[in-house]
Amino acid sequence: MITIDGVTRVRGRTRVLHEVSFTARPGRVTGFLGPNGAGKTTTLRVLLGLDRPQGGTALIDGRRYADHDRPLTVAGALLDGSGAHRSRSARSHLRWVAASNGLPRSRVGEVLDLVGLGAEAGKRAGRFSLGMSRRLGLATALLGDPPVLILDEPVNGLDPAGIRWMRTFLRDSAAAGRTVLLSSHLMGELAETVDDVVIIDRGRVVAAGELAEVVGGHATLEDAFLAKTGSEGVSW
Ligand SMILES: Nc1ncnc2c1ncn2[C@@H]1O[C@H](COP(=O)(O)OP(=O)(O)OP(=O)(O)O)[C@@H](O)[C@H]1O
Repeated sequence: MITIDGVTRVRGRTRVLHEVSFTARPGRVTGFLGPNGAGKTTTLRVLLGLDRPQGGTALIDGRRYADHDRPLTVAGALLDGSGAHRSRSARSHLRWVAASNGLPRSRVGEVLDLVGLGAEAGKRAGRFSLGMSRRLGLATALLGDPPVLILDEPVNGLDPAGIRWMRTFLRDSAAAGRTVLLSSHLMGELAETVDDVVIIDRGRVVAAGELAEVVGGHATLEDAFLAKTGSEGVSW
């Protein structure tokens, strides 16, 4: 369970998050949606302890991420890139992360299979396509078998097959009971994947709830967003 309560983040003179509050629940995929620059990445960075808020709390299972004894077993995150050094193979990267977090080496083969990279385990990360890099990042996030997954723009840049694979993976993760929180500026792509939606615009949450509730009487999620924010011509 993810609980974000009144998070405010100021950068220089700009308030980039204004008392952001929402929850993401187990067994559900929650889409954190909004245009470029709305504050999605900043919120996820606060949640992972990479950015310090000026106010409010962002908790995973009741504690800040960094306050958990073994964070990788509580939440797995996929932010920019796979995190692997270009010259390392997928397998050696995962072994290194496992060893440095006290996780069993046997888990490396399991996560490679889970993301469909078993046959590419010996290949250097620098030679991976974007889709493969994304899968390696996911494999890393899954090493600790965490009940919570936090993903920043997981489908951005993927081809249709990659998007379909990611969609199925995220749905299966929620069906297995995980809490899945993902950000995206691609509302159309996500409408088929998410159960719950949180829409953020210029640092403020403008809508939150079950997908059907947020779409309401509008034809699409994007129409609902435009109606709620009154913005036209936003850069998606
Ligand atoms: N390192 C930084 N220094 C100063 N301002 C920043 C920094 N990173 C982000 N911002 C500003 O904070 C605001 C929120 O940015 P953020 O990256 O969280 O948005 P986002 O919703 O993730 O956007 P995108 O979809 O483009 O990734 C933006 O106005 C951005 O310009």
